[in-house]
Amino acid sequence: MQNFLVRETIVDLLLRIEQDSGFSHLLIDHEIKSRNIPPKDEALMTEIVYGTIQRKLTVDYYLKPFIHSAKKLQQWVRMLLRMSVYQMKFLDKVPDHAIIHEAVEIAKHRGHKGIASFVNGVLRSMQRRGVPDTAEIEDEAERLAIETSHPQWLVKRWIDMYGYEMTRDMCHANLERKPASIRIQPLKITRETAMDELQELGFELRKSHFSNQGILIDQGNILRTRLFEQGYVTIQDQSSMLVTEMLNAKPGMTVLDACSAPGGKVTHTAEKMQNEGLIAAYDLHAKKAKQIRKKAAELDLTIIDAKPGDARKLQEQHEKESFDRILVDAPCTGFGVIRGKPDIKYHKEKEDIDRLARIQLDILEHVAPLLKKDGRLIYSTCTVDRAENNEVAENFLARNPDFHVDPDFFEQLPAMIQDSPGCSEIGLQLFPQTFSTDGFFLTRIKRV
Ligand SMILES: C[S@@+](CC[C@H](N)C(=O)[O-])C[C@H]1O[C@@H](n2cnc3c(N)ncnc32)[C@H](O)[C@@H]1O
Repeated sequence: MQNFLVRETIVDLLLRIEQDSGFSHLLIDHEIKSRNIPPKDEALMTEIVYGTIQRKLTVDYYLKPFIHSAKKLQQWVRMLLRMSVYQMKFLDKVPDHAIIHEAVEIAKHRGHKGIASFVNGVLRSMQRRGVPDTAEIEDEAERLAIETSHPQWLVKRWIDMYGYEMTRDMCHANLERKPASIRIQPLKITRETAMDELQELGFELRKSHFSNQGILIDQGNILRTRLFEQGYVTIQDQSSMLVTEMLNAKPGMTVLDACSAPGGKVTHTAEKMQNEGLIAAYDLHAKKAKQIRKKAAELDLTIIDAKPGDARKLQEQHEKESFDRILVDAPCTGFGVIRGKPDIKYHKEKEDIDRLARIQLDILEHVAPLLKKDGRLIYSTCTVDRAENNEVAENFLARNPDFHVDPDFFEQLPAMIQDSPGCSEIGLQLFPQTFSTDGFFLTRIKRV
């Protein structure tokens, strides 16, 4: 495919992502598959799309002095400029003159000569005069927000919660790539055998310390391997694996996963139970329950009974005190997975945090009566925010005196995590910068 066409496809994608918030990764994957883009272009395209979204606010700051009437700018022209500036400032792969030439060609093809000359003028002026220096921004929260392309309200909120240094490191970590992380299906293959097979294919690998089923991939594409295609391994972040490790479900137990799609943790739990026992898995919509059944089938796991259902109404389906283990991996803002889904940071607002915290507490309150005495419940989210994490758990415990944080939880965490900065009396907050995982919160609650 010609460079020109790849770049024009990127403009289309950026436009759709801007309009259709929250689905960048799904859209990109779908688009690349449906357009039969060759692997060489696929990698570059993915890099430019993700990078442009990831750096959007920084790029807009760079562009500001060169665009006098930003309001009149058509959206596709804005995307074209963003994509070009991203490449000029953050990628070394293509020389500036080639980037500008392609941008001008796209502008001519999609618009007219006038737009082409505008695009040419903006990019050439920027090349000549240089971009504004962020070091001149006096307020440190504002500077950090612009340099790392996060909304200011969020950076300020994180500074209030976790301090400036933690926030700075988290914002920078959100711009980096993390190693791919996979989980072996232990009923089909051992970690050693899987690692041997992948290493023979040229993969660079490490064992995860979070789960004895986890492998980190520093080099290699797992999607194109026999092990992935035949369900010997599945893709999952280490932090998610830790959730199931800490749930500690045993063969023969009865387990509830109240919010289980797309099925990462529930399939891991079935593996831990050696496919013996029963797992009732729910998610809101029938389509999502189907997704879980599909994933379970791919991994040859038969003890998962996946159905649509609202976690807040499960008392209609199940007797009180009927589960040994319950997982509430709650819907959340997702601020812990910004690296993989960068548009999340622009589309969530403070109101979303408050709304979700209410839902999280509501789910916990309705699901907890289903836990047997001496049973364990894990509450987890893939976000970094006290209101959705620590405070939801604290509120739940304050209102339900027969539940408390399991004192064994902390001892059973992997040794390297026990003293990590996010460990508190209420649970564990993983930050993306500490172990290069997603940002995640988890705690284990015991019924007494
Ligand atoms: C963080 S995801 C769960 C991820 C899943 N545990 C995994 O490991 O693959 C949260 C899920 O909760 C579901 N959800 C949201 N509200 C719900 C509710 N009231 N009852 C059940 N599921 C709900 C969402 O559809 C979403 O799939």
